[in-house]
Amino acid sequence: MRSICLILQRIHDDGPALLGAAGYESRLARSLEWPALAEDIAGARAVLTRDARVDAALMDAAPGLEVIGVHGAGVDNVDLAAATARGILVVNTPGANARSVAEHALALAFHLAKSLGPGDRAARASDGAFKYRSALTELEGATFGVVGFGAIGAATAQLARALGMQVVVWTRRPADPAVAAAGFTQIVALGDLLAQADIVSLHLPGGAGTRHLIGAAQIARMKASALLINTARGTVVDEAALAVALREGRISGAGLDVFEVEPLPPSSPLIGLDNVVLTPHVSGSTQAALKRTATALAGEVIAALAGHRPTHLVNPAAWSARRFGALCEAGG
Ligand SMILES: NC(=O)c1ccc[n+]([C@@H]2O[C@H](COP(=O)([O-])OP(=O)(O)OC[C@H]3O[C@@H](n4cnc5c(N)ncnc54)[C@H](O)[C@@H]3O)[C@@H](O)[C@H]2O)c1
Ligand SMILES: O=C(O)[C@H](O)COP(=O)(O)O
Repeated sequence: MRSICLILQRIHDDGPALLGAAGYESRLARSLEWPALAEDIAGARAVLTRDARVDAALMDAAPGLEVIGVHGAGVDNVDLAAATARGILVVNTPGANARSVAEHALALAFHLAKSLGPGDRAARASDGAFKYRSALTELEGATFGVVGFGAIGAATAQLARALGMQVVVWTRRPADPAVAAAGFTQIVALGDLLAQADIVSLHLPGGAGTRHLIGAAQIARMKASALLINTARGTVVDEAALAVALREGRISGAGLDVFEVEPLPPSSPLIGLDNVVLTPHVSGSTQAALKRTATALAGEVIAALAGHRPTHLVNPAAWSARRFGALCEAGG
């Protein structure tokens, strides 16, 4: 009988095709609700997820689970401590969607700078007066602040530089050699970057370490004309504080692909604001990125199931525990 890889949320067909070619049977979960999910996962050796949560209860419903594969970069939807305690490997696909997310961050900035939403509505409404009451923004020469300089921060910084913007970067590591090697200016204090930038673009993981890194006090440092772009994780921004700042015109606009609760609840104050542009966590969902991410993920899962150390192992302690356990068993 072939080993089962349970795919919680649909990925590009090339991923399951690779798993099949390697001798694994991939199945799409019928539902993310119990008890159907518990039944589907019961015999799985691998589970592949996008943003669906993989917690201890789900792991315990799959006694033969060896690997959790996360489609994408962020792994904040997986209980890493529970996986490690159970010797379950967690793998992801850093970089596979970086270019697409970087393009999306710029697209959100362009949308706001060029008033594409209001302009589109004005054109459809035959509103000829729109052009006389609107002033759009040219981006050349603007200061573009990049917060976090991993794969996506770096890709976004490069695109902004190519557009003629002055790029400044903040990372948690002072004098980050990666920033200097790429020829960007690093700002040591986050507050100083927020005060200087015309556009602030966030590229950090979610989780406790970055929760509400951008709150009311940080937003207060930003220029009244500034734009905030978040394609990272909703939890990085205090969304309630952001909504107040946008409503009161303390900053000019926000472009958001991610939210504290997803999908964005209909009660969110962001929905009623016209100085925001919202997309439903799709910045990594270009055809090219979906194909790269799915094939990269399948490769990681295949390596893990074959007993090889995956390239992008998120919890090395689980690998050590498995190896150590195997050696102990072999040694009697
Ligand atoms: N909207 C989307 O569809 C989408 C797609 C891809 C990634 N993302 C999000 O973007 C994040 C960044 O992706 P990436 O590919 O650039 O990841 P990455 O790992 O290459 O870069 C993350 C950067 O954040 C820094 N960092 C980590 N923890 C930090 C902390 N506590 N404080 C300050 N800096 C910290 C790291 O040093 C690194 O430079 C992902 O973790 C994910 O949450 C969202
Ligand atoms: O962290 C990531 O890479 C993104 O959140 C990926 O999301 P997706 O798998 O739904 O494209």
